[in-house]
Amino acid sequence: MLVKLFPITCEIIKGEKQFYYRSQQFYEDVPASEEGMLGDFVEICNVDLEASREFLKRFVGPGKAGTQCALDCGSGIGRVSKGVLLPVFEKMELVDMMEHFLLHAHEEYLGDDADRIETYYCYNLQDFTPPKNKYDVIWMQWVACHLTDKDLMNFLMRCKKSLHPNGVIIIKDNMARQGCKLDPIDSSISRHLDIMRCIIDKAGLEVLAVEKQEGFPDIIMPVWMIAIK
Ligand SMILES: C[S@@+](CC[C@H](N)C(=O)[O-])C[C@H]1O[C@@H](n2cnc3c(N)ncnc32)[C@H](O)[C@@H]1O
Repeated sequence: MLVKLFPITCEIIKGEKQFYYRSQQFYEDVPASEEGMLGDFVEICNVDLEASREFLKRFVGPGKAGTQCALDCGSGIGRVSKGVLLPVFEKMELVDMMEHFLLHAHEEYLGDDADRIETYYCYNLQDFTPPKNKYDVIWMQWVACHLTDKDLMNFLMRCKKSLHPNGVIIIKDNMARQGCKLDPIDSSISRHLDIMRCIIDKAGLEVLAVEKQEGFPDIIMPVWMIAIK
């Protein structure tokens, strides 16, 4: 009997190495700018950041997550760090696989706020183990889609160990209207919300809240925010 633990992406991706290689190649040519981070939909930037700030507020404060330190995963140039996280957290860390994005964040994009970035990790998330018991919030925006189901599940398990008590993980990503959808250009996979829930559950975590991003143009795939503890 053949039992596959992660049948959906197994079948769609057809070769993990190629999947990761293609996204590496794709981002090498992406400019270190807001346009680059948003795939030319730069007009959605403010609506996106505003909804994220509102969503984050629900999980931070007395009796909830603290405000000492956050981790921005797949941070790119630090667009989310700058617009959502740095106004709330004292210190931050960024992790992204592309060095030119992190350099731009540090040298230009984050301005004086760069002084509050403790560490920039130039790592693939699938190979990255965040430090233990360190973060109040771990933010993953438009990067869960670049991991296979198995790597995402394992990464979430490692994130769990790196959260403070009351800490939360927030995933914000494109969610397929049904099943899984592979974009072969940037090697990203959009999953239906139920598939995301299943991966989160397998990682031993619990969904605290989900919210759909409103105000994006109809041609963009639905984007959801998921808070996890
Ligand atoms: C669409 S951009 C989003 C950037 C940022 N989160 C934002 O919302 O502005 C995706 C980012 O994920 C990074 N990325 C893609 N795959 C990754 C991986 N396997 N490990 C680490 N970073 C990855 C890319 O380098 C890029 O900076």
